[in-house]
Parts: sequence; C-alpha cells; structure tokens
Amino acid sequence: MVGPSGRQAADANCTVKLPATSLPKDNVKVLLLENINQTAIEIFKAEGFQLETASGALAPEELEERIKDVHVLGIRSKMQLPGSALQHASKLLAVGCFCIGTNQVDLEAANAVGIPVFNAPFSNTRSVAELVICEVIALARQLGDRSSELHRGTWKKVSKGCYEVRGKTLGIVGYGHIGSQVGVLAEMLGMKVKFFDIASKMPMGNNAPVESLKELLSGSDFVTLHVPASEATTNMISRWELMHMRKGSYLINASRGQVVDLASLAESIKSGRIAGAAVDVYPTEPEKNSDGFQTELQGVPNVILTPHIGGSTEEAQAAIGREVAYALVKYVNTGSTAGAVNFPQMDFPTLPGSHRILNVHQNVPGVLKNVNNIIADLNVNIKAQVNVTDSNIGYLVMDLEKDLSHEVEAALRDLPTSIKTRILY
Ligand SMILES: NC(=O)C1=CN([C@@H]2O[C@H](COP(=O)(O)OP(=O)(O)OC[C@H]3O[C@@H](n4cnc5c(N)ncnc54)[C@H](O)[C@@H]3O)[C@@H](O)[C@H]2O)C=CC1
Ligand SMILES: O=C(O)C(=O)COP(=O)(O)O
Repeated sequence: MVGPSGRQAADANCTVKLPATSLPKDNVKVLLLENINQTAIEIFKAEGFQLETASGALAPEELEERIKDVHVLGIRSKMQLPGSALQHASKLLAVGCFCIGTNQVDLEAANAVGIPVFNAPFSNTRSVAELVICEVIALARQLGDRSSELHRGTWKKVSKGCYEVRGKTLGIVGYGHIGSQVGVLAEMLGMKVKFFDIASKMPMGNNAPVESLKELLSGSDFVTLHVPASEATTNMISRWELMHMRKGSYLINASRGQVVDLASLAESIKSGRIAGAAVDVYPTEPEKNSDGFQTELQGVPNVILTPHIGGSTEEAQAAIGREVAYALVKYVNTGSTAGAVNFPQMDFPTLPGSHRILNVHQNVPGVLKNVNNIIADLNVNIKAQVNVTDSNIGYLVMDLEKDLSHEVEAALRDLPTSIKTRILY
C-alpha cells in the first residue's frame, strides 16, 4: 500500500503506512541540522529510522565528516551543500530543505549523483507575509527606534516623519507565493499595490503589474523584495536602484541577503534619501544562535533588523517539519519523487506482491535498450515500468516479480550508465 502524499498526510495530520525499505529501517540514518521541528523528528522516529540532530548549521569540514554514513540529510536555509560535500556522501539518498529556498544546495550536482532534493514550497509563506505587513506599519511609524529609545529610558513623543499606510503604494518585487500574499494583505490595509515579476502573474484583487523594476521603484512608497537567490537577483537593489526609489520611501528585504547591497542601503538611509528599511536576511549569516553578528546597518536610524525569522513561527515550522519529513520517508520507502525540485517526477502506487527497482541513470541513448535486454535475457515478468527523464538524468522505476528481482537489480547496477540503483521490498 502506498501512503498519502506528503502534503495530504500533513493535512490529515496522520501517520503514513508505507511499504518497508530494502534497508532495515533501523539502518536508515537521518541527520537533521538547524533545529528542524519536532514534528519531523517524530515522523522519522515513528518510521524506526536512526536520527541525529544538531541545533545549528555545521562547518563545511564537519558536514563532510558527518554526511559520510547518512542516508537522509535535513537542512534549513543556512547549511550550504556544495557539490564537493556530496562527494563525501556515498550513502546519501535524499536531501530535505525544511524551508522554501533551495539555493543553499548545488541542485545540479545533487541531480547528477542521483539525489533528489525536497522542500516545503509554501508552508511558511503566510508567516513571511505577516512579518512584512507588520514591518510596513512599523517603518511608517518608526516603531523600532521609539521602542529602543524607551528601553534606554528616552521618552520621544513625535509625529514628524511618521505616517499612516492607508492610501500609500506598496511595490512588490517577485510576485510568487509570498509576494502575492503580501499584496492581498496590503490591500486589506487600504494600500495600493503594484508588482514587478519576470514571469506573467495573475494579479490578486486590485494588485497591478508594472513593466519594469525602475517603474516599480519610482512609483512606490514601500518596496518589498520576494525574489529567489539567483544570478539575476544578486545585488538587484544597489546604489542605482536606491537612487531611483522615491525620496522618503522604505525598503523591506525578507528574501535573500545577496539581493540588496547593504553598504549602499546604509548610505542612502544616512543621506536621508531612503526613510528606513527592514532587513531579515544578510549576505553572511551566523551558523548558530550564539554566534556574533555584524552588519553595516547596525545603528542606522529607522532600520529594523531581524535574524532571518520570516518563516520562524510555530505554525510554519510544525507544518514544514511534517511536509518535508513525509516526502523524505515516502521517497526512501517508495521512490516517489513528487515535489522534488531537481529531479524527474515519479509517484505511482507500489504493487502488492512485487519488488520495486529504482535506477537513476545518465540520460543518454541506449539505456532502455540495455535495460530491456537484461529483462529479456533473464525472462522476467515486469508488472509496471516507467522512465521519467530530465535533460541530464533518467529515473527508471520497475515493479517486477520477486523471484528474479535481485538479479535484475545487480545487472542494472552494473550498467555503465547507472548512477544509483536500489531495490525496495
Ligand atoms: N525570510 C525568510 O525567512 C524567508 C525567505 N524566503 C525567500 O523568499 C523567496 C521567495 O519565496 P516564494 O514567494 O515562495 O517564491 P516563489 O518562487 O513563489 O516566487 C518568486 C517570484 O520571483 C519571481 N522572480 C524570479 N526572479 C526574478 C527577477 N529577477 N525579477 C523579478 N521577479 C523575479 C518569480 O517569477 C516568482 O514569481 C524564496 O526564494 C526565499 O529565498 C522564503 C521563505 C522564508
Ligand atoms: O524558507 C526559506 O527559504 C527561508 O528563508 C526560511 O529559512 P529558515 O527555515 O528560517 O532557515
């Protein structure tokens, strides 16, 4: 029997019953870093997997050492997983990013060595959107400064430079899950909403698209960034863009640290051109909570600094824990890659009374011919067979009669085009 998909299971808040893996369950080793939620821990424990956890990210050398005998690795946004680290991970089956962003993983390298990477594409969306809305009002009222003054014993009751947000324009850069949710909430506050995205997007409510980033920057009182980390978004907001923002406008960045040039931002606030900023993400972030932190924005007026907490709510973390853990368990147990961000998608029910073979291979001509020769030579009855591909790899899944399944697996494993082969039973 195949259990519900990760998301269905998370919604139903139930335990999944999945077929056993080829590895004894207590041999499957899971390493969870960066304080991944208890909901995930409970799912892996219930599955009978071995579990190790760490509260922060690891130094690269420590990761390389600890990843050696790990089958499933769980990380959040901080832990970098370059191709070089994957070379130390000969047993690794899958990676779970218990967050939205997957830029911390070399997705192409993982694909090339047959490792699917899963994430939680919208379980913390609402949490980020609510934080951004809170920051829009907090910046308009200089709330951060008033609060720290009063903590220091300074009573400064002023209205100069403090505004309502009603009727003001919010410009959203990147109108995906988070951006569009921010747009909906902002309209509820009486704001006008414009957005700029490189893709064509359906506007929510009265949110209106604009043609260029420049048009958005020059036409907004608040600009909030919700783009992924990419080459195109690196330093997307630098000196030139800040010069093209309205005088007295505000900037919010809860996307990725590389998107804003912080030195230019600090300068433009000090010069009075930008009236304030809220920043949640930084080009370099500490590995763990006890580490120190410095940024050029410290001490700059009307700047709200938060330690990458956009998605850090009880609700989001519990949901992410369930969603990603279920996807990983399902992959280990059935080979389902539904939702993997770097892998051909396969999710079909296992057949009772059969074994399933999973074979990740190079996507080159002749692979299926060789596979079918093996099957013909061994005279095996295949009950189901599917091969899904992307430009680099193919993912072949076969359900077959149990008596010759190990011979088939061994022969597939020996093909020069094979990258990773497993059998489930
Ligand atoms: N601060 C935090 O704790 C969190 C931060 N994030 C960050 O927020 C980012 C956005 O998240 P989602 O909205 O879920 O992603 P999404 O993929 O739903 O939306 C991103 C949007 O940006 C657009 N885009 C990409 N490149 C662009 C460019 N050069 N110019 C304009 N638009 C561009 C895409 O077309 C897409 O519509 C994530 O990639 C992640 O880095 C996500 C969750 C929590
Ligand atoms: O979901 C994301 O992409 C985030 O940036 C949140 O990351 P975190 O889980 O807080 O490390």
